[in-house]
Amino acid sequence: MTLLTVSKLSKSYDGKNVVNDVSFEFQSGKCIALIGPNGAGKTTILRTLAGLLKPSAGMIRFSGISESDDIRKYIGYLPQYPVFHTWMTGMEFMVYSGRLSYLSEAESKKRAETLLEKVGIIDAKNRRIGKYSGGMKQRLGIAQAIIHKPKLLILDEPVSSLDPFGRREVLTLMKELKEEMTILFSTHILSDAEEISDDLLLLNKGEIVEKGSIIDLRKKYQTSIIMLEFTEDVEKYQGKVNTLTSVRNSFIERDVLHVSVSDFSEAKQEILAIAVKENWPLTSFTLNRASLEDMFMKVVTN
Ligand SMILES: Nc1ncnc2c1ncn2[C@@H]1O[C@H](COP(=O)(O)OP(=O)(O)OP(=O)(O)O)[C@@H](O)[C@H]1O
Repeated sequence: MTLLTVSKLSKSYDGKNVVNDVSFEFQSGKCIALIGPNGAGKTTILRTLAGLLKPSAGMIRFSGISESDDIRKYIGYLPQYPVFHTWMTGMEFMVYSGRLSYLSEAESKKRAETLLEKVGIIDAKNRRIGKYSGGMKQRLGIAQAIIHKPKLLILDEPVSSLDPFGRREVLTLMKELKEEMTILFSTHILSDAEEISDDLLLLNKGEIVEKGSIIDLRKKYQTSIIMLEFTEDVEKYQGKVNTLTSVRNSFIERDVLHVSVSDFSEAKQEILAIAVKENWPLTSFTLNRASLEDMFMKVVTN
């Protein structure tokens, strides 16, 4: 079921568009990564979805929620740089957050216990937040963002400021939470997106330049490059390779012939068969797979 539809969303600051005519939708129960380089407009989109910024143009629609309703009730949001009252304990902070979300004192305490347990910091509930590690603070931030049982959890760069240990803690928690709720998170690191999300929205300079499920995008962008080295006449063999049916195209770089193929095993058979038959002066045959990472680098360096 579609949870959120964004149509032609734009946002400008001082007349300058930083999000430009962006449209996408996503399904309930999915984990979606909004990925793009620094300054692409990720935070702006997330803050707009969270109801903290007004769009300059376009429409955001949550299924099953009337337009007059305050969408903030249905959204949990963790900003990129969360601010905590470091003198509070984790428990006090959770109860305070629950009260801000209009939960009663008793309900807030109950939810706080459950969530601190869920995010793995229940043992530190009476410790001051100032004594928490980066990973613990981020887990507390996630717990407060879901205290009111939102339909959608939005996390802005949830792991980018953490050390490797903290990153691992938070990524593991996100993997657990995605089984229970819809999560939209931003990142500029493709491997984090590939590790936990179902779908990708790739943003560059305020525009969505690619979107789809990780599985479909991997298929779409996965090509194999076979690199061939010869003792002589690389141009001559390029001409021969280009006539093979499994070969898409080829180029020569530093005397190495790079051959782009769609089906590696078919191409391997074809190339090796003709090389043996004609006794090509081949000295090396290497496979190099292009991947989502190549697609990402290509898009973001444009
Ligand atoms: N309040 C503001 N006033 C003016 N310009 C802004 C404001 N907030 C953001 N911008 C600009 O809008 C563009 C997009 O910023 P945004 O923070 O949304 O990108 P981002 O993809 O989240 O980047 P990062 O990964 O660095 O956080 C940037 O060029 C930024 O300088």
